[in-house]
Amino acid sequence: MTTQATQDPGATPAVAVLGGGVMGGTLVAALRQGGWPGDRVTVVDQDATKAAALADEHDVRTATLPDAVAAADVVLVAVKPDVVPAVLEQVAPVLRGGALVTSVAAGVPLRVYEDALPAGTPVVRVMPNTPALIGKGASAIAPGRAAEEGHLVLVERVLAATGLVERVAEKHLDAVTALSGSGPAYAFYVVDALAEAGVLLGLPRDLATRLAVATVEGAAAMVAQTGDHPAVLRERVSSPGGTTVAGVAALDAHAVRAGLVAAVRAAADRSRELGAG
Ligand SMILES: NC(=O)C1=CN([C@@H]2O[C@H](COP(=O)(O)OP(=O)(O)OC[C@H]3O[C@@H](n4cnc5c(N)ncnc54)[C@H](OP(=O)(O)O)[C@@H]3O)[C@@H](O)[C@H]2O)C=CC1
Ligand SMILES: O=C(O)[C@@H]1CCC=N1
Repeated sequence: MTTQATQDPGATPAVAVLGGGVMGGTLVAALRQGGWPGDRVTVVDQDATKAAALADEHDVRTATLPDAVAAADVVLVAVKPDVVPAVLEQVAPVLRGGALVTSVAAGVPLRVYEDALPAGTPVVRVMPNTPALIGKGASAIAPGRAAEEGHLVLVERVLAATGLVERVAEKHLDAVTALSGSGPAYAFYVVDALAEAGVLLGLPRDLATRLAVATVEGAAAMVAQTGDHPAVLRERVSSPGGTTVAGVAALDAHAVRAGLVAAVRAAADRSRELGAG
């Protein structure tokens, strides 16, 4: 770990990650996994010990927020949504001309950044998810008014090791947040419930967990690889009068589909609330 941010216009863009929590740490790890040089990544957290631990773990730099931002070509905001305005107040006076500002904060609209930062600052919102840590993430990115093709390409480069990256219009980001941003939690919930059901029926827990994980992983991969509609693939599992239709009927009786739709709608509503401040 080194403790100073530097500026070198000819090198890989310098990235300052503001917030060394779950998502900031995930993105630092992904940058390094993607081959981003450690001396071109600086992590900042209000808890200097946390930032130093992250810097040690990933062999990146740490610095104060003003020093990190002043040296950055890309500022990546990874603090909680309610902290964003205070962080932007600190960023605005020291931001380099032409630097790109990106943020993973749920809900906070582009206009909040554009109003707080110098006129013409390119801003790109990013909604990643935690499987980015293992290169299996799903992210969507949405450009602000001053963000051009080159800025989106740069964000895609930053996210290169995280997995799928989709470009969307900002109006879709609340839905994206609710579906893929929060989505790993729903998937973990399903895997946990399936494994627990196996244990209820007498399977050893480690076996039940392995079977649940492989089943969910295999089913998702099958949708991706075949391109078939999930309902068609579900029909193929369902022999007439067999076990699967009995299981799916129980899911319907417990309104599981409606529950998942309600979960995504509730998360999107919450994303909009976070954006409203
Ligand atoms: N977790 C996830 O799956 C996802 C999160 N996001 C978004 O990522 C953002 C961060 O979430 P997450 O990583 O989960 O949250 P965390 O609380 O884990 O991380 C936020 C970090 O920022 C630190 N922090 C707070 N204020 C400042 C400041 N002024 N300067 C520097 N650092 C500061 C916090 O310190 P302290 O703990 O002391 O407050 C904490 O370490 C949120 O906006 C969220 O919407 C987006 C997609 C997925
Ligand atoms: O729960 C949250 O608010 C964040 C945003 C998406 C995933 N985690």
